[in-house]
Amino acid sequence: MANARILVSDPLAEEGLVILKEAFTVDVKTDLKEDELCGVIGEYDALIVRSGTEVTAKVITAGKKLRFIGRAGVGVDNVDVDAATRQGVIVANAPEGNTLAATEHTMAMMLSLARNIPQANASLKKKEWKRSKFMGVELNEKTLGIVGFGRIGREVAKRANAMDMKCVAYDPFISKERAAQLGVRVMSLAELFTVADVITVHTPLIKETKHVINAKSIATMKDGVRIINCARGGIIDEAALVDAIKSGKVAGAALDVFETEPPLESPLLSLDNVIVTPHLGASTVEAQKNVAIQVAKQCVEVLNGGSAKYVVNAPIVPTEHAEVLEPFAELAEKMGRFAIQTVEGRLASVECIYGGELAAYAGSMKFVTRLVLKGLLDPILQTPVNIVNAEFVAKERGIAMSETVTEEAHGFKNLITIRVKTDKTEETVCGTVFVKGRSRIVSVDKYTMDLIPEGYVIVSRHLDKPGVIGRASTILGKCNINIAGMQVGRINAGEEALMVLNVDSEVPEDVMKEIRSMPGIFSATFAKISSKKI
Ligand SMILES: NC(=O)c1ccc[n+]([C@@H]2O[C@H](COP(=O)([O-])OP(=O)(O)OC[C@H]3O[C@@H](n4cnc5c(N)ncnc54)[C@H](O)[C@@H]3O)[C@@H](O)[C@H]2O)c1
Ligand SMILES: O=C(O)[C@H](O)COP(=O)(O)O
Repeated sequence: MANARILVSDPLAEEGLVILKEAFTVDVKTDLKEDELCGVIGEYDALIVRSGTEVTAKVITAGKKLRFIGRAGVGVDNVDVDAATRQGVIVANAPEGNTLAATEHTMAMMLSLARNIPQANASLKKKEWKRSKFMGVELNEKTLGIVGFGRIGREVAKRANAMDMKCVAYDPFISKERAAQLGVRVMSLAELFTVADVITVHTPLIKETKHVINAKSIATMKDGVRIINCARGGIIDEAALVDAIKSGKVAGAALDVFETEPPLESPLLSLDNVIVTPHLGASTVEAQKNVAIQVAKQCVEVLNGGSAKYVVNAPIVPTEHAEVLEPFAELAEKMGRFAIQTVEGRLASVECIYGGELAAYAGSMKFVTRLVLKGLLDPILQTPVNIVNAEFVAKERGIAMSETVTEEAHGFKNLITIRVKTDKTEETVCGTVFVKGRSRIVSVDKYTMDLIPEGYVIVSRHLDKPGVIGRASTILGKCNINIAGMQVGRINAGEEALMVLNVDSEVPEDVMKEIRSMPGIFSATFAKISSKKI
């Protein structure tokens, strides 16, 4: 996409900007209000943000050309991912680049909180020498409760363990064994609240984590507990925290993130035992370089027609599966394109069955199914359909989907079967990949084929008797349409047969009509199996 334009609406490290500018035209416009962003976004193919830009549904709708939204960081709670998905816009983040920066910030906050460092620093700079006022506590042997044991939670645990703290964690998606390897005991959230001396949260802000620290949960905590939030504002109910600090139940809090940012009106700012930083968790030279490069590379890939590594609104495929599944995904999309053009009626359901060696990749086949859907829907809809919105578009149109994985491959090493039902009929197409770059459609309904899924094809159902194929060829010859290959399948001689002709050019509708009107032809359709939109 040679003329693509990218808008960067938050500060991005130079290393990322260089990558973007080498490939495309880049504008950096920061501090835009929603309306200002809506006013300009229509000109851009991609938008790169950090946490400072709210990418609302309104912005996304105004971004008529948008194909990619990149978040140079982890949290995508400032992006309306559902709106992007509906519009087929890829949303990707850079989840690994700032892990250590946020971890080290958490450790700095925890130590500062224990030893009153910010308060003591401010006091001395006011020319005071108050040693007893800033008596601290040791972290050694204290219990650290980690809520959310992902990338940052785990790195925090490693460092806290090195300081001889006892680490316990709550995360519904982590196994006890995995945590135990890091010397961390997994427990329920309720138990964690009762045993921890210090609690640090490292989850995303989602429905389940909103206000997880609230008046009720604080009441169950140890008296004098200390609380840290370097994850997302909103995980802690700030009003409840203010009350608990004022009452002395909570001895102190260290906050890098807030329910409203900047939190200039927040009562938290006037409490002595609350220490705060202005969302600095990811603000290190190293982290900013990492996330900027990660997101810029993904943006360039996507705008050049490739895929992004950390897409948050498409099925996640482990890297080792992605390479193996690539030719299957390509075949699946072509099979979808073939099926939709050769079947009659309104699409009602699609069944995808993955057989043989594909059974080993069961967890990743959703990715291939999305490409089947893309192949089926993209040729018939005005809205662009892609891997991001394919499932959404199908659901919106009431098209039922199912996906099955089986060891059975009917004599092939691998087999993709797609069964398409419409309001009028049903068609089953099977395909296989022999070696990378060599795939075939091996059957259409009950007829065996060896069809290269490429270019232009005519699919006809006809009576198996002498002269029918010859007459169809004559019509094409007369119109200067070259036949590159031919497949004929039949079950019993003299009955219905299926013919698939690979032709070198498009077949005009009047020529198709002439073929359909021939005696002995029951139906004939023309299909393009290229990956371009039809
Ligand atoms: N302050 C900053 O500048 C800064 C910098 C980086 C990351 N962050 C934020 O830190 C948070 C964690 O980042 P990460 O990179 O570790 O993410 P991650 O995805 O690696 O980890 C998040 C963990 O939370 C767990 N989780 C999900 N729902 C949960 C629930 N209901 N209860 C408990 N745990 C739950 C997940 O299973 C996962 O293990 C994110 O909110 C991110 O946006 C903030
Ligand atoms: O989720 C993140 O990556 C952090 O909150 C960092 O946000 P920032 O990019 O605005 O510093």
